[in-house]
Amino acid sequence: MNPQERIAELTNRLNYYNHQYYQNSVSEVDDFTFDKLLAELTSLETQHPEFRQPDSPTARVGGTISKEFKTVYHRFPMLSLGNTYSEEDLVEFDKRVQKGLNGQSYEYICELKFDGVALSMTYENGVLVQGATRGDGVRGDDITNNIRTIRTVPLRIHKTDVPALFEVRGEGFMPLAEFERINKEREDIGEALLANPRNAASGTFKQQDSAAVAKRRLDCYLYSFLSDVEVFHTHEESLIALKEWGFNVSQTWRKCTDIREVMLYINEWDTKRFELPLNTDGIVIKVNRYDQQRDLGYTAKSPRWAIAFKYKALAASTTLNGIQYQVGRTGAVTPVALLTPVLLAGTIVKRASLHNSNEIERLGIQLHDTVFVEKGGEIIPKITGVDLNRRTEKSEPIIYPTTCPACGTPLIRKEGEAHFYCPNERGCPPQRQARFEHFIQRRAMNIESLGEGKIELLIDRGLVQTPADLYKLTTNDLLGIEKVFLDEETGKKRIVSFREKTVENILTAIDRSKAQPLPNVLFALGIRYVGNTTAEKLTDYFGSMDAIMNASPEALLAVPDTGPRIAESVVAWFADPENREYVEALRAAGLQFAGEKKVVEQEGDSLTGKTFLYTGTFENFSREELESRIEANGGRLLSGISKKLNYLIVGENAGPSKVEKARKLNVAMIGEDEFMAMLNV
Ligand SMILES: NC(=O)c1ccc[n+]([C@@H]2O[C@H](COP(=O)([O-])OP(=O)(O)OC[C@H]3O[C@@H](n4cnc5c(N)ncnc54)[C@H](O)[C@@H]3O)[C@@H](O)[C@H]2O)c1
Ligand SMILES: [Zn+2]
Repeated sequence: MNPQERIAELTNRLNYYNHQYYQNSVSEVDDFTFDKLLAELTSLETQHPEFRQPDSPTARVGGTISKEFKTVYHRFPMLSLGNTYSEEDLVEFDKRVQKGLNGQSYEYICELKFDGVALSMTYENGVLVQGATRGDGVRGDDITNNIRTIRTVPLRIHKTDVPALFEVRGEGFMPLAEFERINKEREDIGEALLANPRNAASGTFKQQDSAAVAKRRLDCYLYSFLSDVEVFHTHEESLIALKEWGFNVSQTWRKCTDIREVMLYINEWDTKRFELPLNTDGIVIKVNRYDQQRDLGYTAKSPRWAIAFKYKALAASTTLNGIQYQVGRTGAVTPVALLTPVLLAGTIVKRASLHNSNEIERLGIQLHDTVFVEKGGEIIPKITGVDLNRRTEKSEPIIYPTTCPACGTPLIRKEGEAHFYCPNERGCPPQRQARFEHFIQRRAMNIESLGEGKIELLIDRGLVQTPADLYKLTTNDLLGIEKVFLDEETGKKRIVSFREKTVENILTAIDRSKAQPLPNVLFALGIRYVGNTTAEKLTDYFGSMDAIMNASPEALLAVPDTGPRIAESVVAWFADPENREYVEALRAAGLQFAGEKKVVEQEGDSLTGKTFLYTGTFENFSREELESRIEANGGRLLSGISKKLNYLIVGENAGPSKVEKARKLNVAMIGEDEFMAMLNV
């Protein structure tokens, strides 16, 4: 390939990766690969400027704005950072700084490079008035409502000495613990897992419904202050003040007097960064004095007074000794790689996740291969490749099982899904066990004293077949039973036994669980895609288990935020006679089947027969109020724009794509005032 062709190819490829990364929150290649390709393009463009494409990613910030939010212009452009993976480059950077400052002395501030989404927040008279994404660097998306959900971002600053107008910037991120929590919940109800915390954060910030955003506890570390009037003289002063003003500033930054100290900081955080509550992918080095920053200036894409040093993902190579196939609660089979133990980022790794059979194929790995394991932020490391040079005759293809490793039932694969499933929901031991674990969790029936091996023991002894049997247990059944568990990894023994006190506690907890409200009972059933929130919405709408049980797909679709996937899953679950029997057994046990129908008091019927959808925010109504007013007056809320929609109520910051679609389909668009007029109140 000649340079001209290579430049064209790299431009297209990198623009495509940028689009996937910033618009769709998906990484198709890892950052190191991306950065290497970008560096190659930059160098080719320097050698052959005549072949440079007008849309080259080398001179632009990678993101763009989206149509879903109002566009805002940044008062100061939001740029990228030059980056490097090598210490030599840092020395070069330091030389450029030295030269640029004509021999003046200077200091650096080193910070960790947090891996999330750049955010900008504007404060007027101490009040947060705007929050935006970086977008293309000049314009971003107005996501103020979503940023307001971050608890550590002050909505108002309770200090009097703050400038009348200023902007702060920081990295919005999803803490690792939150990422794990969400994925655990998603796994529990059979939802696809979030790929990594960065993409999860980026996807969350782009959601339209800020109530949904608030449920994911995002956070933000601040790392920059901007204003028209000069308030501080150094970056250091600004970090100290921001902290005092109540902003969340990570206390991991350090002032370094020269590049050698910077290197020490880099080495120190190389592995220590894994102890932080979020993912980091490097460190950022900034010249401390603002006047010196101004002297050094900017390129089209990044400041000349700062650079990012990125850590290469920590990798180790080891052998793949076997694969364990785990069966989850919903029957999904997940392959886990069993490895020769290897030291990685300070911990010994013996297992790595492989996600699904597609992943094994994509990586092209075989048993007994030498594989590369990498540690990202996630708790379980992942296999990222195979060392083909070290493949021996011992290597053999991985034959993905066609039957369930736990119960022998032939596995099935549903269309469009990456996982194979064991369909034997009730008989398959791990599924049965997980069904009990789901049932007893706090957010369901809250009988957590039954955890840690106790359920296994009850199942082993044939004391329970379904969770409904828990309600028949007596002291006699339980007292004195015990089992010795052997931990395969540590070889340690653990005895689970039911002594008098334990039995008493458990029976009390089981009895008390009968008071758990209907949404918890509905969630406890373990219907696929029915998480806590959905269970609450269904209960609010139908008011009783019987109404939900007998609801038609159409009726279910009328429940706010309930789409066809959930509706189908609920209908299919209750259509199964064994499930019905199980539900009846729970009813007989005395569980709460009656709930509170959050009936909308009928105000009138002026909207009868009309369908509505809204976009944006309104002066006189919150989102919930608007929805309940529509229903209270006989109208019906739709979940998307279609020909069936009669009115789109357009508020402030309306989503341009919704408006466009409504226009195309000739849907009537009304404002808040017209809507109020329709209510006749
Ligand atoms: N894997 C992919 O497909 C893909 C695609 C596009 C971009 N990327 C990655 O994203 C990078 C480009 O993104 P970019 O332009 O945002 O550059 P960048 O992420 O390398 O650096 C700029 C960003 O760093 C962040 N940052 C974190 N901590 C900071 C701190 N303490 N001080 C200042 N800024 C801090 C800010 O959000 C800032 O916008 C690429 O280098 C690549 O690694 C990956
Ligand atoms: Zn099975």
